Amino acid sequence: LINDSQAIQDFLLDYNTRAGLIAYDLTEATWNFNTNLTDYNQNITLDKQLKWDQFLQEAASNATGYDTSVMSEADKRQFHIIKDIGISAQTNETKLKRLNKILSDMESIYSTAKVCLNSTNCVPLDPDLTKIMAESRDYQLLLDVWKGWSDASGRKMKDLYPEYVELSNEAVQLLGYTDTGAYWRSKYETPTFEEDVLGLYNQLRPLYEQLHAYVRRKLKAIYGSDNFPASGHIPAHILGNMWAQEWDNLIKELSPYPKKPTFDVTDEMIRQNYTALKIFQTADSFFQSLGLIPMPPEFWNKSVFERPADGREIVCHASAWDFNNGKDFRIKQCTVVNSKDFNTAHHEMGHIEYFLQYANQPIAFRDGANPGFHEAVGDTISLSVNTPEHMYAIGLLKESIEDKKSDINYLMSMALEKIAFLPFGYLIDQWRWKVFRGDITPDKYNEEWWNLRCRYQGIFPPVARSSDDFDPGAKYHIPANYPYISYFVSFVIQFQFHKALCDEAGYKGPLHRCDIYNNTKAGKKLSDMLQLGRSQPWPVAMKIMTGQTKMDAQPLMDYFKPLINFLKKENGEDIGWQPNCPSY
Ligand SMILES: C[C@H](NC(=O)O)C(=O)O
Ligand SMILES: [Zn+2]
Repeated sequence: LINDSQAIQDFLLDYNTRAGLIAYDLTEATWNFNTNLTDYNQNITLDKQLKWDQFLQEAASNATGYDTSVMSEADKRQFHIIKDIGISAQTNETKLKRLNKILSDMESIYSTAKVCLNSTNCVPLDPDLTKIMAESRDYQLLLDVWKGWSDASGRKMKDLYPEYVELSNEAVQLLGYTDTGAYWRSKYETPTFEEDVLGLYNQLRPLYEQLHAYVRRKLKAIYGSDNFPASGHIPAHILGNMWAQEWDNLIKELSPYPKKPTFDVTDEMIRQNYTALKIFQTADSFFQSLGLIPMPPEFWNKSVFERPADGREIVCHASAWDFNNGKDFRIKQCTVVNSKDFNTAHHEMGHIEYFLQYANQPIAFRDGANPGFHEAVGDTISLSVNTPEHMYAIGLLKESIEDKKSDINYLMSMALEKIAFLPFGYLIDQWRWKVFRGDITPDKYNEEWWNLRCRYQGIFPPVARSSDDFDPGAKYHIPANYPYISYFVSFVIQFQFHKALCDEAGYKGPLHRCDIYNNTKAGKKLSDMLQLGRSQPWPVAMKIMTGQTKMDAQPLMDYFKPLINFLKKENGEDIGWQPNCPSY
């Protein structure tokens, strides 16, 4: 084994130089494909992907020739990450190419899927179906769109998924992982990770049960109780969202005090002629007010902020891109001018800020402290941005909160996004981890998906599902192969981060009204953590932010306490649902 320290540094320098160049090539090609889904661009991307995989294989195998016992902790960590190459480990080129092709095809199927509303009008998810699901209150139209979307997306990739699972497991097993789920969970470097997230879910479940009970009662009044089974489940397609994952589009019907403001700024944004660009400029000015790094010129010149009008097919699901050259960072978002996309812009910009802050780290460390951290940055900022105080400060609200009822309305609008999401954020990877482990076989994919959705979310499919359906494929992150537990982790830790930054800013009031705008002291605490990237185990980053090392649901529960007290009074005993799906 090579133990000469100069040789070790030479290896790392060579790796970082070559990895940067090859990763840039792949990212550029992938960007071109994602913003123009042609076969030509797919082929170029798959070629570059193979080159990147082969570079990783070569580097990983060379790295095994070095003696880590003589290295610093940091170099030891770099070598570990350089060897931990996931599905790129598949040395059988035919299998590796097939795996990459399946992944590319599944994401393309999802991103180009359309639903025909009539014989001549077939429309995509973004913006058309999303808008119908958010705004229509027509039970049957919602049902047609909901079923149509699953038929157009999930069904079309049903047979690809089992093949992907098999090839992905085989690849990571070459690294010693039992299955793909084990590889994904290893990013948290926490042996008790599954128990930890289950513990957080159980702690937060009572809050969700209260919100579910209140929303169910309100929706029964709107749609009639005939559509609500005795089991207590809510039909999956009437929550204002294609996946029933966030319910804030129902705020007008669900606001506890309808005579008081709901704090939804969409109408005002439209009245003020907000554009997609202005949304991102507004977000950038908040980040800069904290003393964080401004979005660089390439960001403004090369990002895609709206769906292109030239009819080309693109991947509309919003994403943030690091081109691995320390200079080029972009967002791709099919922005619509509304409060939802205003928040998404902050979410994606949070990823870009993290990229900027750790740009000087070696490539192996240019990642979140754990995947949940990367998802939490932008959302933490949004907890300040969404406050009535802040919306008033930037002229999107004519008045801030002046009484308890308005305060409850605001908490409800936040709960419909943040509490509603928790069981969804938790269950997606419960399903996938079981699939990867072989506990859910392809013939049971859809049935087990709905068993989890019924059990955890308390919703059910409004039309009987058949074994030809593949409803998991109707949710972006499944065909796009993005782990999802990172969002559940993010929805918990973003309240820890928010509390830590508000404490740092010397804020003394209720957590849900804290706005750290212009507070560079809070900004410094955040950037101190972001600069670490993945150079240290995430509890170190957590300690820098919050003073302690654990994920903790208490700040989230404290934030929503006034609302939960209100809901307990409102709901009384009318709460809960049967764990199993209702029968038709
Ligand atoms: C919560 C998650 N956010 C994201 O993809 O950026 C989603 O939209 O499902
Ligand atoms: Zn994200």
